[in-house]
Amino acid sequence: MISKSALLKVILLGDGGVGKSSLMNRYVTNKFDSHLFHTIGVEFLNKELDVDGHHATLQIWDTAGQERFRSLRTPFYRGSDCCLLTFSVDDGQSFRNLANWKKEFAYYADVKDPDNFPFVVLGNKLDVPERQVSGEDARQWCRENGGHPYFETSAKDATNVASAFEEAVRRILALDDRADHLIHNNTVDLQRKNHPDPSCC
Ligand SMILES: Nc1nc2c(ncn2[C@@H]2O[C@H](COP(=O)(O)OP(=O)(O)OP(=O)(O)O)[C@@H](O)[C@H]2O)c(=O)[nH]1
Ligand SMILES: [Mg+2]
Repeated sequence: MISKSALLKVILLGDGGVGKSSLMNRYVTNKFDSHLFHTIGVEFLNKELDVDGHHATLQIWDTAGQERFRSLRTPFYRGSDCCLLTFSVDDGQSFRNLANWKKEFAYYADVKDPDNFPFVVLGNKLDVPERQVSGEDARQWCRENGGHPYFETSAKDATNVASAFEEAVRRILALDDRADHLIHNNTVDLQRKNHPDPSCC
C-alpha cells in the first residue's frame, strides 16, 4: 500500500526542445516561458497531489535532452517510479527517438522488466498547428511498445498537463497494489493450526 507520505519519483525524458521543462513548470508553478533555456543536467521540483483518494508527493525530475548532456543526466535515472517519454507533435524526429529514450532509461535505471515498468508517453506542443506526428501514429507506437498510456499535451495552454502527471501516479499505484496483493497471497500464516490428516493412524 502506498503510504500517506509516499514520495514518488517521476522522470521526464525526450529530445532537447520538446518541452519537458515547460511541462514541469506548467504543472508545478502554472507558468509558461516562451524563451526557456535548454536544461543542463537535471533539475527537480516537488508537487503534492491527491489521486483516487491517495495523497502523494511527486518528485518530478526534468532532464537535459541534448545529446551532449547524456553523461550528466543518466546517473539520475535510478530509483524512478515512472518515466514520462516525451516528444513534440511538430517534430517527427523526436517521436522516432522514443525507442532510444526508452532503451536508455531501462539501461541506466537498471529496470529488470521494462515491459512491466510504468511508462507514460506525452506528445507535447498540441497547440502548434503544423503537426508532423498524428495522434493515430503515436497511439499505435504506444500499443506496439508495451501498451503505454498516451497524452497529447500543451505546456503553453495547459492542455492535459495535470491529467498526464495524475496518470503517472495512477500507474505507480496500480503496480503497488499488485505487489501488495502478491505479498499478501504469498504470506505464510504462522498462526494456522495444521489439522491432522483424519485418514492417518
Ligand atoms: N507552442 C508551444 N511551445 C512550447 C510548448 N512547450 C514548450 N514550448 C517551447 O519549446 C521550447 C523548448 O521547451 P523546453 O521546455 O525548454 O524543452 P526541453 O524539452 O526542456 O528542452 P531541453 O532542456 O533542451 O531538453 C521553449 O521555447 C518553450 O517555450 C508547448 O506546449 N507549446
Ligand atoms: Mg529543459
